[in-house]
Amino acid sequence: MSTALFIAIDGPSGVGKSTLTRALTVRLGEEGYTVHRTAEPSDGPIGSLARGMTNTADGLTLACLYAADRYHHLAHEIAPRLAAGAVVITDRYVASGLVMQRLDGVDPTFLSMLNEHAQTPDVLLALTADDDVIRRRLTRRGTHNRYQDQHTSSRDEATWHREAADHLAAAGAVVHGIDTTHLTADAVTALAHQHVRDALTSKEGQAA
Ligand SMILES: Nc1ncnc2c1ncn2[C@@H]1O[C@H](COP(=O)(O)OP(=O)(O)O)[C@@H](O)[C@H]1O
Ligand SMILES: Cc1cn([C@H]2C[C@H](O)[C@@H](COP(=O)(O)OP(=O)(O)O)O2)c(=O)[nH]c1=O
Repeated sequence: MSTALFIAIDGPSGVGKSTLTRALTVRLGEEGYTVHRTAEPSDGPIGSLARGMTNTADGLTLACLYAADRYHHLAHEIAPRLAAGAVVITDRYVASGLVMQRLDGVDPTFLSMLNEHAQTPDVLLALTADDDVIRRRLTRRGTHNRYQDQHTSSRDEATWHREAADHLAAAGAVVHGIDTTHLTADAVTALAHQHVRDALTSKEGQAA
């Protein structure tokens, strides 16, 4: 089936974004949709650079690098797939750009401006979980970089993700907050899948 839909999955490190992105991709694929799974930082040259510098560069440098990666990712990977009628699911997108470098002290107005021209996703699945649950999940999985090690920043990260979700809702995204604290990964997938099916049905209705 070819119904273009742009889905962003965002939220704090360890909340379950990658797990959900993978599961949703499988489930929609089984239903016959053409699905493209991707993530930010992207696998492209700017994304690789940003990932490699996350532990060493200052916030302003990272904000610009991650925003540049986002625009490149959109132009070279996301937009062409949407134009071909695919469902595109990205693990992290603008919300991460508005939140993560704020943890490094970058002015949120500057971050909004940097991300202003990034296409708004049709659907944002904004994952949340209680702080202690996120810590446990990160410990079990293992951390990869300094943000995931900073226990003191996780409350700010959660609060700023809520603000970022409001920002994207105002820009036209359909936002679904999913509190994963007491949900298994399968239950999170089932909820997210229902939201995505609703969005696909609405798009298919508009196209008919
Ligand atoms: N709903 C859930 N309940 C319990 N554990 C989960 C849930 N979702 C993900 N996990 C586990 O938590 C850890 C972090 O999940 P991950 O998807 O890597 O998070 P993120 O991509 O948001 O950093 C992984 O070990 C994963 O298996
Ligand atoms: C997209 C994006 C990611 N990042 C960082 C946050 C993460 O620490 C890292 C991605 O690492 P990754 O291991 O993919 O994510 P997670 O923490 O969700 O498991 O990139 C930014 O700092 N700014 C951004 O705009």
